[in-house]
Amino acid sequence: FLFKKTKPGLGEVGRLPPGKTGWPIVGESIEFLSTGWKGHPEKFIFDRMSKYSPQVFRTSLMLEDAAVFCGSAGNKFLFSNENKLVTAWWPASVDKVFPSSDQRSKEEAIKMKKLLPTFFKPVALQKYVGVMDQITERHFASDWDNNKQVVVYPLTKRFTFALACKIFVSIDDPDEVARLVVPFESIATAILSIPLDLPGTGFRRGINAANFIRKELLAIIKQRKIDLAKGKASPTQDILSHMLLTSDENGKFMQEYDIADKILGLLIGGHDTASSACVFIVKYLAELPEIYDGVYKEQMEIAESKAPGELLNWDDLTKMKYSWNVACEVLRLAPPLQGAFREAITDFMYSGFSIPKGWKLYWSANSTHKNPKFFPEPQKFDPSRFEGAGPAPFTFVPFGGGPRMCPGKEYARVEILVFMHHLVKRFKWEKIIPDEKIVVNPMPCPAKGLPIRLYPHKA
Ligand code: HEM
Repeated sequence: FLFKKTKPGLGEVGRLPPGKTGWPIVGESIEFLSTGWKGHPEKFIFDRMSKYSPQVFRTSLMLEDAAVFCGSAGNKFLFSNENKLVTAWWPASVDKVFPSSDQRSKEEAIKMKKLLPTFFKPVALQKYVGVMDQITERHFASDWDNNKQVVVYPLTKRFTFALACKIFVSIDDPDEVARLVVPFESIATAILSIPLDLPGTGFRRGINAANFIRKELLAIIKQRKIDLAKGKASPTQDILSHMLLTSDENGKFMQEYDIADKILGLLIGGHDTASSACVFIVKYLAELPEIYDGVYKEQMEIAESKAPGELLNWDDLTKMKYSWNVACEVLRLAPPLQGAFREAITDFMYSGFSIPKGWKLYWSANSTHKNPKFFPEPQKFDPSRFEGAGPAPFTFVPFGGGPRMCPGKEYARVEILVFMHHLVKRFKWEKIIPDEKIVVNPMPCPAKGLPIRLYPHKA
């Protein structure tokens, strides 16, 4: 359990964090994943926090030596030491599906980091609220209205995907969206599978799907360049135009291949997370009538203040305070991302333990979200936790924190609120399977996709 620093001049000996490394090769990956498959991803974390240390414990995940940093102090440490002591790290499967996430495109990644906040900051997003409202209206009209029952999860996936296609690349045609959505499912599965690139494996299907979508996106990018030059496309119509027209400080533009890859990453990162959040909003509102009533009241006041056909705008969103508190409570109890990895870029000490360079470090939303120390009665659904000053710093982290905090956070907030508006304005509903199991693989979702019975409001 002792770790000898090997670099010349750093001969000190430190104690590694307590914990066990599990089975040869797979380590504790199976236990880590299987608590999620059984619907309790926090169990892996809490069992080890109580057995070894509430601050940090050692394990072995995704074929790597790893340490899990726990509590708000662990989150704060990892979020605040980006590029000082730690850097982002993704499992090998992600690097293989997105080859440009390797060293070759470090420069592009930095460019992307600067570019995204400009597009996703509130002032830029404001002009897309009306478009989001229109797409959401269309989604509910085609997929929900006139149905007595629906299975929610496939619908929320179609919703967030259609919205992303429109806002990121102006793909509007439902047939075109439907053609792209199928390969996307294979990519999402491949990203967190064992990276076995053999014919017939899910991993190979994911790589093929990513290549297919990249080719489609490249064709769209080439056409867009022509349309922009001819004045047939607008420089502000979507994120694609924004990427094509934004140069770095040396006047250099992003390359087509990198733009395709980044949009692919945004489509993947954006739609599965938000669709998981939306399905849990439907679930909790079905289970908690008094919470539903609060959201309904708020949304109807906004709906009734609008002229016929008038679209939602930014001001309306700022009035949806209770609805957003409800959404935050959903994100606390069912965070779409359970956590993420970093890599130690140097040897360092944390909480009295040595962390060797190269170790993979994991922060977990659940180590605070479901911890009674930070959220009393953690299983209780209580949106008032988000009133006033809200939760203590680094305890509520569904979007991460620090320099790598989710750049799509505001976009997600808008799409979730617009979704809630259309949902409660139209329906009340009840779950068809009252005790439907939850599976976390890797996003949480109800095992049968959440079938519900819809009760449209009388006109
Ligand atoms: C409810 C919805 C969402 C949740 C819960 C969520 C959560 C997260 C989290 C926790 C991270 C940080 C991972 C880390 O620490 O390494 C992250 C990163 C990221 N998210 Fe989101 N996200 C959501 C929606 C979106 C959307 C809509 C987009 C795109 C429009 C997006 C794009 C990204 C990207 C590009 C990153 C990587 C940032 C980086 O590595 O610097 N996310 N997201």
